[in-house]
Amino acid sequence: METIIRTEKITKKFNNNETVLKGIDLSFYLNSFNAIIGASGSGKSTLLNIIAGLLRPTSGKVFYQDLEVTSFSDTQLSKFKKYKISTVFQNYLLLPNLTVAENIRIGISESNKALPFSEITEMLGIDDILSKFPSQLSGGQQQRVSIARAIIKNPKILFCDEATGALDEENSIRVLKLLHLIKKHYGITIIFVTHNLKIADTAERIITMKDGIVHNDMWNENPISADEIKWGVNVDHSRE
Ligand SMILES: Nc1ncnc2c1ncn2[C@@H]1O[C@H](COP(=O)(O)OP(=O)(O)OP(=O)(O)O)[C@@H](O)[C@H]1O
Repeated sequence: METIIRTEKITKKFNNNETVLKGIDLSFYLNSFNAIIGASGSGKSTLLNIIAGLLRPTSGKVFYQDLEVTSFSDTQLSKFKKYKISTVFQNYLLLPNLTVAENIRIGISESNKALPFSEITEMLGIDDILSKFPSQLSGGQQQRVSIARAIIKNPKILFCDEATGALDEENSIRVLKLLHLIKKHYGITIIFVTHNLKIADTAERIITMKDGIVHNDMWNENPISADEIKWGVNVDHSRE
């Protein structure tokens, strides 16, 4: 398995002196679907943001292939964020004054090898809403547009932080199925932070954070398909 990105002894302390990450060593492999779970406050989003180059660690290193991201200059870091990775968050972050098509084209402008526009919009089921504005769309549609914008630039890694967090079950499943399809079709490595253990069960690897450390890291021998998710009453890990 080829490593695409890895961390070495990552720590993070915020101004209030709380040590949120206490030495994280993780390697992520090319073309893999990884879920990061754990109770609220365990450090999942902080870790994701550090690996994605959105936040600097207090100590430790992040390597993208053989390049040390944590020693990049601001220019190198912005190139890394522009060309190598993409992010999808719970709030879709679409530009309200641009149409769906224009929002997606922002992704193309961040790429020198964009994927075919109509292939992506058809795959995500948004080819019939291209001239609409975000305010005219449902949450599920907006999230599919934000995924289209994120992947059309053909990133090596897609970071998702609670990407289905604001969606109902039907739309969560649809988005999740699309993310698995994208991984398979384009070989994009997916790192997905979630509270939802059912969603994590579809991943090939499940990493559990607890109090700033990796509490468990396991390969999921029998990932379930998104179609098979049985939504239970309590899928919120934060309450455990
Ligand atoms: N910018 C910040 N300044 C100060 N403390 C922060 C900051 N960001 C996060 N924290 C703290 O770091 C800890 C971990 O936060 P983080 O968001 O990484 O956890 P999480 O596991 O993703 O939680 P959740 O599932 O609720 O999103 C929390 O105690 C949080 O209050």
